[in-house]
Formats: sequence, C-alpha cells, structure tokens
Amino acid sequence: METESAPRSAPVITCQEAGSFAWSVLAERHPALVRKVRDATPYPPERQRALDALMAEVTDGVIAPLPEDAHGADRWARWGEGQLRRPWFEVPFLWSESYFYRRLLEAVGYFGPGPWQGLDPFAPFKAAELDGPAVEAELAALDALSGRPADAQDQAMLSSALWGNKADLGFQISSGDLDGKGEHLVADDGALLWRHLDASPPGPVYVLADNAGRELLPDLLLIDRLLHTGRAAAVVLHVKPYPYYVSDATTADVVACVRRIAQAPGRAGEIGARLHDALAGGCLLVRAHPFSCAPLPYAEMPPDLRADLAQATVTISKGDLNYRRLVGDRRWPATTPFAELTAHFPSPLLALRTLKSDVAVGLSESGLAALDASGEDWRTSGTYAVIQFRP
Ligand SMILES: O=P(O)(O)OC[C@@]1(O)O[C@H](CO)[C@@H](O)[C@@H]1O
Repeated sequence: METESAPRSAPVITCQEAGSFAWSVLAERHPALVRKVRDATPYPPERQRALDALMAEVTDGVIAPLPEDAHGADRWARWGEGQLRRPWFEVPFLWSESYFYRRLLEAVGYFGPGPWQGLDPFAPFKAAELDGPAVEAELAALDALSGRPADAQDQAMLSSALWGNKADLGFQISSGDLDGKGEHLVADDGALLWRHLDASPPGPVYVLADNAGRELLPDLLLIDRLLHTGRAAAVVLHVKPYPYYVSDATTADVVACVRRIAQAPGRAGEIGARLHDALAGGCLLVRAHPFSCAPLPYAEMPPDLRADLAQATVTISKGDLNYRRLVGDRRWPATTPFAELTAHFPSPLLALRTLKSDVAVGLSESGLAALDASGEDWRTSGTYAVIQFRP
C-alpha cells in the first residue's frame, strides 16, 4: 500500500512482451527505419555491414558497449551500468530505444573520423518535410491570425505547438498518419500557463525541443509570441547535440527552420526576421546538453543542467519522449497526478504532448473510463493529447 512517505513506483516498461507497443518499436519500427536510411543515403559496403551487424545484435545478441574511443563512450558506459551485455528486449524501453539511435550513428560513421562524419542520416526526411506544401499553407495562415484578438492568437500558437508534435517522423514510419483527424485534448491546463506567465516578472522561458520540421516551426512561432508579447525576457531552447529519434531537432534544424520562416511572405516572414534577430542578439539561446540524448529520466539529470533549468519562469516540454523522461517510463496508473511525478523538476513545468506510447498520467477517473470505453489505442495512436502544468 502507498504511504505518504513512500515514493510511488510502477513497473518499468521493457520490450519483452511480444505484440506490445514497446516490442513493436524494437522489432518492427527500427528495422523499417534502417531500410529507409539505406534507401535515402548510399552508404558504402562497410557502413551497410555495420548496420546489418547492429540489427542482428538487436534481434539475437546482447547489448555491446561502444568502442572505447567512440564519441561519448565514457558517458554511455556510465549510463549503461546494469544494461550493457543484456538482451536488447529485456532492458528498459527508454534505455534500449535511446541507445539504438546512438549505435545507428556509430554504424553510419556519423562521429567519424572519416568521410561520413557529420552526415545526418535523417536529414533527407527532415528536409523533405520542411520543403513540403503543408508548411507553406501553415505559414500563410499566420496572415489571417494577425487580425484576431490577442488571446485567440495565444491559444492558436499553443495549440499549433501541441499538435505539431504529431509530426514526428519515427511515428509516421509505423502509423503513416499525419492528417490530424479525430484529435482530442484529454487534459487542458493551457489557461494555467498564461496565468502563470502573466503573474510572473518576465524572465527566461525554457523549451525542451522535440522534433524538427513541422513541429519545430510552430514551436518557434510560439517562442516568438512569448518574446514579442514581453512574457519572456529570453527563451532558452534545448535541442539534441546529435541526430536522434529520427526527427529530433538539432541546432542545424533550428537554423533551417528559422530560414524557412524568414523566407515566407507576409507575417511569417516578419516573424522569421524577428527570430533571426533574437538568435543573433542572444534573446533566443540554443543549448545542446549531452543529457538531452541520455537514456534516462529527467529525475536523474546532472547538477549543471538542473541549475540551468532552475532559472526558468517555466519550462515547456515538447513531445512524447520528453514526457516519458519527465514522469518516468513506467506503467503508472493513468490517474497518478502529473504534479506528483514531476515534483523533481527544478522549475514550473508545462508538458505539450500527443500520446504516442504507453505512458499516461494525470487523467481524471471519468476521462480514463471514457478513453478505455472508446475501444481505440488511445495511448499510442497520436490522436489524443495533453497540456499539463505544474507550478
Ligand atoms: O518524442 P516524440 O517525437 O513525440 O515521439 C517519439 C516516439 O515516436 O518515439 C517513441 C517510439 O519510437 C514513442 O515514445 C513516441 O511515439
């Protein structure tokens, strides 16, 4: 039985159960991703052999450490204590999925030395998304928005940043769905964010970024709104230090998105110019901390990152993976309070997340009952979302 002093616990999610969502990621999504990476970039035979070896290891082998001289090998040896040399499907899902991306980069020679160093294996997918017609239409819609009342503009920016999270390329590999039909917000603390910001002296707002392209574009529009309305004195955007989870944003992706917005006509172009100036002037700061690609929950963040985030008026966390890392990738009862599981976080916190994995918390009893009665895969379909705030 839970007592007041005993911290909550719940089983950690692993990939062991055949047919489970986590199992499908390792058994199906990752092989499909490796095929796509090979189709998109003509890697030479030795790189392809390394990819084959990785896939064989995931299926039949045990988790091998990185070579001793590999980029971040020490860090990964530390993060891997208790997980290395075990079968891939037995270790925590959060850990195996994250390490898979690190090993994929090793296989394609991303960290070098050598001629393939620095080539983002996911860049072709990210670029195609940014060049697509949907982006043009989304940016053009900003012209009509500028005539709306200020609070409607706030809401629209928050909502776009939330639903932009559906635009995750890893998710599309298995679902093929990005049309936005049947979306439902099952927890909405959006008003609490605006109230919190309006009641606080303008300080730094932190954003834990998720995907590039069609998610990062609305994130940047929201960032501009926070800066332009004076609610944020500065914004600190935490991105990934290297390509990760297919479409996760790196500094290069931020620059590409700001360029794309600035090239658009009308209001979007104006916002793009402001974002360019905010970056150049130091009001919009980009950080790429190694822990952003760690296979661990945020409760275990290192002291330097904790001290950085503690300065935030509020931290806005984007996406499913960040959410799993915030609350812990466990089979929590879905009514477990969000505030309780995120009490470890060093600043007020807002999570914008579409549900794309088994973790769900902070739901009401009645909301949960309705979701369970829907007969849908509501935890993983990407059509349900939450906006959850913890002061
Ligand atoms: O963090 P994001 O981009 O919202 O989602 C990442 C994701 O696609 O990856 C995992 C499975 O691969 C799931 O947690 C989730 O569906």
